[in-house]
Amino acid sequence: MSATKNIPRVHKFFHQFEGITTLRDDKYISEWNEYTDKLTKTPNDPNLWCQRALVCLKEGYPEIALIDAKRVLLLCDEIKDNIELQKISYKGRYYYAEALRALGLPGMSASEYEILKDLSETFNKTKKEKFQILALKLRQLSNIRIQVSPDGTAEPKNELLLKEISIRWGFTSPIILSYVDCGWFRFNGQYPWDKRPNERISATILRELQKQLDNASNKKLKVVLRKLPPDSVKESKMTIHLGVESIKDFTTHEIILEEDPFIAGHNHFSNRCEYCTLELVEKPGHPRCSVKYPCHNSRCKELFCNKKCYKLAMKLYHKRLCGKSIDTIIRSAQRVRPGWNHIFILVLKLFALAKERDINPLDIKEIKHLSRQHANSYYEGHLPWDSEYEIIYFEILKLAEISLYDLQYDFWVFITLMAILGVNVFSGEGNIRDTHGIFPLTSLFNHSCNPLVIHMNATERYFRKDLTQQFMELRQKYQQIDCNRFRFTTIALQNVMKGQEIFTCYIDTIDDKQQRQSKILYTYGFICHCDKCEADPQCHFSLPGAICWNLHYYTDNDESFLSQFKCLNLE
Ligand SMILES: C[S@@+](CC[C@H](N)C(=O)[O-])C[C@H]1O[C@@H](n2cnc3c(N)ncnc32)[C@H](O)[C@@H]1O
Repeated sequence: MSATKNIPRVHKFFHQFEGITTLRDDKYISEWNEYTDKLTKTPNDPNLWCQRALVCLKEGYPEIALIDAKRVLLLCDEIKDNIELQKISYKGRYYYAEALRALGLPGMSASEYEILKDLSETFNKTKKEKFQILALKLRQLSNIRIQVSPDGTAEPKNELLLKEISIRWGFTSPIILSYVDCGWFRFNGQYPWDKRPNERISATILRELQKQLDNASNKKLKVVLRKLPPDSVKESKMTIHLGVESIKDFTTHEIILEEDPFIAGHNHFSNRCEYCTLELVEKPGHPRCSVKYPCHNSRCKELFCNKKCYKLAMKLYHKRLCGKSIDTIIRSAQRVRPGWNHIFILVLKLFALAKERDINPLDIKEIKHLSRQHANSYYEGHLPWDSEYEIIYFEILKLAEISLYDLQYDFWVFITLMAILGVNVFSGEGNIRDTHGIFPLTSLFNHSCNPLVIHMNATERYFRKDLTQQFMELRQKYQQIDCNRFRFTTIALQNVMKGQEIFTCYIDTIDDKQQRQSKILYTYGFICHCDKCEADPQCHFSLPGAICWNLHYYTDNDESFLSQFKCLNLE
């Protein structure tokens, strides 16, 4: 990766808070644990949330600080005429502003600092002046901030700007800029207080998974532990992974695994079954759609394809969500990434289900083992931050009737769950963004561009011309037995020997090596070293040359950055 001499890369990654560089050296984690313990006993204490927000800022978790600070503001707002609470509330706002700044949302941060500079005695004159200067700088920065359109296509203005930056700072390969209104936060799939990633490869979980695999594969498959080459998972410490091996020989086209989705969801752009996502129509007669079966609650807008799906949804999550509108989530999700509502809909369902079971969503036994390795390698250990996350998280809690102060459903759980889903959901029927499902066992297969197996289902998503006959038979069989329409079937593409690791392909095999590797790295966070990639003389995909993380960091210590930036011809 080519970094420039002019810009020390490391400087870009760290945020300064009151002279403290947030190095993530776990110095403050014991304090975080202490406050969290106390908060389980007194969840409505704004002072404790305020202290925890500060600790998160110091340790370098602004995304967690942001929500803690928001809790402070909400709790203090309830009792307006208490001077002590007012002071805590001002501090909360300060941490909120600082968290927004660290996340790379200068405009929103400026608004908070503008409010703060006019606030009372809690802050001395020097501090208020500091707020005023900061507000001004952040506002300026927000006005000149680089933005790219949400789908990543560079507009002519951005093209020009990128060229300027490349020349000025000597970058030789492409630069990634954030989405409109997006920032960045560092995340490697695991918060330091979360010990679950170790449990997911424990003997108990493996035994449990094996039992389920025995059932779904008719004792043909075995779950195994795999050590991944460290260079294929650059930003993650989690190098021990799960995978699947054959217990016996298979012949070509043999069915080796059948699985129904644990939870599925659709984008709500068309009428689909809320449980299995099958497309719905008004009248009977359509060969592949079902007639609408409305929810029994006349105030609920959700539809199902039959009573069975309705009952299954009720049993898992629908009872809690029945009759409630998800419009706010859809609206916000559309702003984050148009067309991609499904991750949030799935998170909503998982939160509702966890609340029904009174557990942390990460402890849902069906998904507890899923991998957390995700796309962050592409962004040097960061994920894009969108301000809508805050709104969506609050709305999910509201819809699932979960208190904002209930630590089982804390914000870090939401972030972790989104990362887990990012690499573990499969598209189903319709356009690629229409329907998605979580298949806990099918998710165990690792990737190879030269796969041994392929997924088929009764829809056309995984249809391949050379497998037309198998596909038609499968569709007919599934219609006859009236099983879940999103059932996934994994079949062997060639003869497989007992003891071989079974690989599937996560992407389109017709792409060339660089396209495949870039897609894999971008979505799944690893560099593919499969036989096909290694045998191909085309070079390995290389990471983008530079990523402009939260550009405003430069202003902290580098006044010249802002002026340089301003001189760039944006018109
Ligand atoms: C759907 S999961 C597959 C099961 C996963 N190995 C586990 O431990 O649960 C996808 C994740 O597995 C890892 N993975 C799958 N195939 C891989 C490969 N060929 N090389 C490196 N990592 C791989 C990546 O971290 C990816 O994000």
